[in-house]
Amino acid sequence: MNHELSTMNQINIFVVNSGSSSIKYQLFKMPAQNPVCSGLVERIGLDNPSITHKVYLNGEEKVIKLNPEELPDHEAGLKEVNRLLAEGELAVIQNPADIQVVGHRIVHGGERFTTTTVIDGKVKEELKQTFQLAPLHNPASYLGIEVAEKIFTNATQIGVFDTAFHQTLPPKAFRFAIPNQYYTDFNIRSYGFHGTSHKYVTEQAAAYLGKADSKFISIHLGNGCSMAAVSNGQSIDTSMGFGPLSGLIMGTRSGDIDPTVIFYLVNQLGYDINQVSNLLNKQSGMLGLTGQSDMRDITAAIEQGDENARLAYDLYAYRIKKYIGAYTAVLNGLDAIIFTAGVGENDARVRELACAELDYLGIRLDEAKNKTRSKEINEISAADSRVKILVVPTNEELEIAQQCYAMVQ
Ligand SMILES: Nc1ncnc2c1ncn2[C@@H]1O[C@H](COP(=O)(O)OP(=O)(O)O)[C@@H](O)[C@H]1O
Ligand SMILES: CC(=O)OP(=O)(O)O
Ligand SMILES: [Mg+2]
Repeated sequence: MNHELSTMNQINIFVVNSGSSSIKYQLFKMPAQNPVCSGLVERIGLDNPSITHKVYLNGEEKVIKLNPEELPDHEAGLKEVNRLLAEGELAVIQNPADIQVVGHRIVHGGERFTTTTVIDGKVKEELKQTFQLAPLHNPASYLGIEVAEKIFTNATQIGVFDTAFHQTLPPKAFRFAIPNQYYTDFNIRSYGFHGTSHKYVTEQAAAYLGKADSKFISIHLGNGCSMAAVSNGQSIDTSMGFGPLSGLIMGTRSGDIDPTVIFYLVNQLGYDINQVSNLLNKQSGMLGLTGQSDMRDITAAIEQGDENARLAYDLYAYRIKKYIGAYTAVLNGLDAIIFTAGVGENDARVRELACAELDYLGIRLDEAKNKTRSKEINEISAADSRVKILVVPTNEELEIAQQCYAMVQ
């Protein structure tokens, strides 16, 4: 580790969240937590790639939008980002050496990575063993690490794992009822994901409510969706499992499904196992039900009277509602429900449907408050609701920067 970092009072931490076809990034000055810039590279390897880069200057936000002819891979994407960081009027660094730490979001840590980890050659080799566990995510994170090593040659590379926050799950929540040797020999168990987000939003909610000893249900609804039961800051159950496929209905992933369907697809319809994986990971969820994976398009379709879109919405919200019931039982009480991520923060109708007819559990939404928008924490429960309902904007990148900063101190 770079010893000089610990003696400097301010360091630049660049956080990279690599998806299969996108890269989200943010640059922070730590420990001040000031975001210097942030951005999103979309449609890597596809047609019409784009980069949206935002620079925060004296309380103002300046936006650069680029539509490069092509962005064949993550390397091309991060090179463009590096150019935006270091060149032109809105440059925020002089050269790549100004970045002292690169923090990477890594979705699956498996049994091996249970906490934030400095990445070296050995760690990279071990990361390759996790590709099969999260095929949509971990290969992309690995690529992000390789590219960042080439560009930010001086930086300490650090991995922050989605699975880490769920290390507190008790065995009764993480074990499957299959013969023990599959756990002891092959580490087949539930791991849970979106931990960085569940940790961040539940800590924000605890600070907002002034209540450290609290019982929360955290509902992360992005492209991937998961819920966590969080008791006194510790995750005790979560809806994703061995990989990020089970639980809630997602943009393109099925969520919970009876495994008998898989046997039927293979034995009766002649699917091979890669086709099944592709079907459940990439062609299912809201995409499979409606032809669209983006909730904004699905809302628009409902407004046009599309019955498939309406049914898909009902399925999506009903699954969330069932997990709210399950996790209220798991927690034996409930102080607050937290909605977060792209859909959770923006889609009032999903929140309304998921919380509908739960007054028996003391959960009552205020319809008017639910329709308001805020960049801060928004309390959307009715005045007489025993359980608070909160919309808490997530910030996985800031949480990653904080964990990286703690690591290099
Ligand atoms: N205004 C909005 N209304 C409804 N859904 C939205 C809105 N804005 C974004 N979304 C949804 O958020 C999702 C992306 O969420 P995000 O948390 O960025 O996901 P990820 O990090 O997994 O890419 C998209 O599928 C999109 O449908
Ligand atoms: C774990 C996971 O599903 O991540 P994302 O929502 O970013 O796809
Ligand atoms: Mg996300």
